[in-house]
Amino acid sequence: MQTRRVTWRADPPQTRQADPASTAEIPETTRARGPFRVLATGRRRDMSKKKQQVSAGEDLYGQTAGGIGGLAVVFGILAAIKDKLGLNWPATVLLTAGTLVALGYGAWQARSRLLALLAKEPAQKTSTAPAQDAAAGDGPAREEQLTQALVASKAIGRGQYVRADESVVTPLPHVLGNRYEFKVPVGLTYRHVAAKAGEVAGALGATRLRTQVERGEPSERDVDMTVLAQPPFTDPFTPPTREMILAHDGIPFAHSMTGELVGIDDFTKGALFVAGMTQTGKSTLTIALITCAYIAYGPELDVYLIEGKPGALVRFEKLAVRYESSSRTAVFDSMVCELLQKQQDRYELDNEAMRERRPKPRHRQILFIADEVADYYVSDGSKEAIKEKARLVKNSSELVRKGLECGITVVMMTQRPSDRAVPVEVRDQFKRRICLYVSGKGSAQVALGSDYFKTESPIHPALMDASIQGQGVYFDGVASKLVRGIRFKDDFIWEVVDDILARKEKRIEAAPDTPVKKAIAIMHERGVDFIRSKDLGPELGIHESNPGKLGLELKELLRVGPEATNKGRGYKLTALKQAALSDS
Ligand SMILES: Nc1ncnc2c1ncn2[C@@H]1O[C@H](COP(=O)(O)OP(=O)(O)OP(=O)(O)O)[C@@H](O)[C@H]1O
Repeated sequence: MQTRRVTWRADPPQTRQADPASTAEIPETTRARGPFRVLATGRRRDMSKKKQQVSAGEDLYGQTAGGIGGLAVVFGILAAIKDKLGLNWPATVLLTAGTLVALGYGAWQARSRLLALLAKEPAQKTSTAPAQDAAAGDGPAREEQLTQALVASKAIGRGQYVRADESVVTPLPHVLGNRYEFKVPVGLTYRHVAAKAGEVAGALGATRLRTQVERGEPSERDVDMTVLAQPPFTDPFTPPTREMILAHDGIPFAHSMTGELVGIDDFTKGALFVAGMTQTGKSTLTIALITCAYIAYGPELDVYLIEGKPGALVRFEKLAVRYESSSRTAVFDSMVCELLQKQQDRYELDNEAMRERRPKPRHRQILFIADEVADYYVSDGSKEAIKEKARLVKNSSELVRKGLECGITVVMMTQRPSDRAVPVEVRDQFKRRICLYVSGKGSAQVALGSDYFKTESPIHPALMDASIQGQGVYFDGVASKLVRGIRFKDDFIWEVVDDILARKEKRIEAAPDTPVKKAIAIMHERGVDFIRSKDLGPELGIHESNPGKLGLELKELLRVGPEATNKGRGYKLTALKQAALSDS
């Protein structure tokens, strides 16, 4: 993206002073100090020399007359005091002088106290020296538009200002608006501006939704502020190409309001909670995340998906290690338990490596995505159901919290961001949250966290235009930004799915010959995607009639156990391929 960087500098004082025609517009303070003062007083001096000589005699006469008048008045006052108090002349003079001195001292004391009180005002208000200097033409030039907006919004103090040589404005491409990069005065940080984002937006003639304030570089004083010329996402951004996704530092899933890619920088650092009313764009955004994750990780990514009924996620059914379309708690619970077991296995492998002084093994990245999770936490209120729910809440919270450490990232979605729908114990484990359009503050707090509105520069999701689907607030635990989920064309998604499928097949083909690979070949020959243990056993040389023993022997040979399905105990092709990939 090519942008033109323009430095906003007020005209340097020299340039302005070189234009005598503008004298009338120069404030009195400026004229009184710089070369303007020389020009003005020079002219006055020539014109008034004669006047000064004529008026000198008149001044002397006037001052003498005034002196005589003053003496007469003082003598009169003293005579009146002497007469009233019946004192002699020396006593009257001494008493009057003493009273005047006492009154003068009292006035001095009162003035000192008043000055001391004023000196205790906040630093923001008292640090006016540089501003006065600048206004007077001695300090660095000020950036007027920003200064006025920041002072009016109380982001900086009255006497403070933004220096012109410390501010840059960059017009955004496609006339989207402007990006302001500037330093706030010493003693303040970008947070002072972020906390007043709405007011600053207003002062610049924009809305809060069109304004984004972030920390700039290199210091806390640096502000990076974007102000859009029109409502965000008025025009859609083009979805990124495969190359752009690979070049992005992380896994993208959305565009920022200026069209940059926004994503999870590292899957190992945060689970994601996505909430928003129905048809607001949760699935579209999540599909973008899965697509980009596959592009970034390739066949190294293991995806587990569950949704109430076959819907948006079914696109990835063939690629997923496990895909379920069920709103039954038991199914969700079984997935959580399976992943907790994986988590436990990975911990043990890590500990073993540690004990043997080997480097920690690299685990395949797991992405677990559950749509409409609220459905899985319902309970009919019976004693048993309450107990089951408590267990599920504990297990799923643990998976979200601890999964990250061993490469398991959880994404949960809900269209019911109400306090009771998804238990708070589970919600609290999510560091990253996205709230698409919701109508109330309560829902926003459920989606983004109860303390969200006390954070740096919160954006109220209800302010978003509900007609722009996919728009949401992304909160990474520290700061929020307005984003819009990427909407990939179906063709692009299918291309990615086919590419990963082909790469997985190649990897399995290239893997060493193992019993798992033999089992896969048998299933391919038979053209089935499920095989019962009792059919697979003899093919692999296990002739055991006891189903329990057969299962155990198969597990030992294949290093993956059979599953109980409605077709009996046996192996799914996807599970075996997964096992083959893990071995490769
Ligand atoms: N970023 C986007 N750009 C354009 N259209 C979008 C975007 N995100 C979502 N949409 C459109 O909005 C509609 C709803 O999207 P989606 O199915 O993702 O919403 P949802 O919140 O998952 O809905 P539900 O909760 O009912 O499952 C779809 O028609 C989708 O194409």
